[in-house]
Amino acid sequence: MMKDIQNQPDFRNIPIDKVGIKGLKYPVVVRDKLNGSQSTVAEINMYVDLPHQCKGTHMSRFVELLHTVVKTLVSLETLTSILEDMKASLGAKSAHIEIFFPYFIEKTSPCTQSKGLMDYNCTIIGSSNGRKKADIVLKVAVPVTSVCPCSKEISEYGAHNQRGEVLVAARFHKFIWIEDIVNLVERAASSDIYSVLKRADEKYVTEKAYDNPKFVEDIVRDVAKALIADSNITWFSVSAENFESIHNHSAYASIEHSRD
Ligand SMILES: Nc1nc2c(ncn2[C@@H]2O[C@H](COP(=O)(O)OP(=O)(O)OP(=O)(O)O)[C@@H](O)[C@H]2O)c(=O)[nH]1
Repeated sequence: MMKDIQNQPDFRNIPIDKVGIKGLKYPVVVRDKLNGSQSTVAEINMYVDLPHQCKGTHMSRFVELLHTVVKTLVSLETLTSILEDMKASLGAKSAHIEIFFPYFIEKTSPCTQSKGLMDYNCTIIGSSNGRKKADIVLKVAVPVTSVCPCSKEISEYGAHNQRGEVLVAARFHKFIWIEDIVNLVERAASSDIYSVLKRADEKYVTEKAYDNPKFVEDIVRDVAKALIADSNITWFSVSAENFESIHNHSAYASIEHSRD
């Protein structure tokens, strides 16, 4: 009979906050506003707490549980139930799941209507400690173009411009579409970016960005204004990082806002 080491007692009297599996790659299905659902590949972390008297958690059970829900994993209902199942199956008080995945949106270029897929790095973080309903946070990283207002104002010609990344994290009443967060952020930048741009498109986005200079402060304020206007959002943080083309460092700004 094989000894169950994980089930042995521990006498150091030190509980563990999070123990489990990290970096498990698994195919997942996420909700897609246009097509209903989208299959992608996620990297998943799953943790529970471990009481001081237990030697080890039962790691095989995390993947067993995941495997039973992977087809419908990324929905509020499924996330809530897997967190509950993790606590029940592993005798834990708290459970955490982090799902990192690229989400693809088909974009049409502004002049020639050329189509291509843009990828957006998303994260869903779920945690439950039994006191209240599961806490779910959606994070979306949106790459954008920014043109510097100061550089444009003081230069005889041109203005330094660069790619930037806007990161929005949000809590909500009802699940929010990734597409809506992306659109809202892209409207706040000097210009959004595309995978396919023909010359006519390139001219358009170059001139559009130049006509719409934005500091990192402008971007985070415009995104925050739009998120505050959405009553479904109960909490958010937004940060903008411009990978400055004239410095070897970034410009950065962030805002956190809670409705209650
Ligand atoms: N707790 C713990 N488990 C580990 C560690 N390293 C490997 N393992 C896992 O231990 C697992 C096997 O233990 P359990 O999950 O309890 O397997 P089991 O006892 O056959 O299954 P159950 O009857 O469900 O407990 C393997 O999947 C290993 O990946 C570690 O550092 N800590």
